[in-house]
Amino acid sequence: MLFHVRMTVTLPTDMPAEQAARLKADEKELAQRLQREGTWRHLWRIAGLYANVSIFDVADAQALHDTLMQLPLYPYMDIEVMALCRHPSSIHDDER
Ligand SMILES: O=C(O)CC1=CCC(=O)O1
Repeated sequence: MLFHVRMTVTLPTDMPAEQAARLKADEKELAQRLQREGTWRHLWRIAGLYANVSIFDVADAQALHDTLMQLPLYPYMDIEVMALCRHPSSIHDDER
């Protein structure tokens, strides 16, 4: 099942730089693993914002929830989710 997810990150202004750098490095490592595994299908920066638009391919809403809650930056994210389904005019057959 595909989900469109928008994540907006707000780190506390008083967070030490080393802690922020560690969180971002841990986030990157997990995000890249999930991309290699096919769970995190697309990851796009929203220009001008500390935010991204992503497409996740997971079994169901519970699996998406569990995945998002694992993200190291999760406590600092505002997350919006839209469930997606196949468009009848799509020419792509790899969309579920
Ligand atoms: O920078 C972001 O938008 C948050 C994030 C998601 C995956 C990642 O590596 O950073």
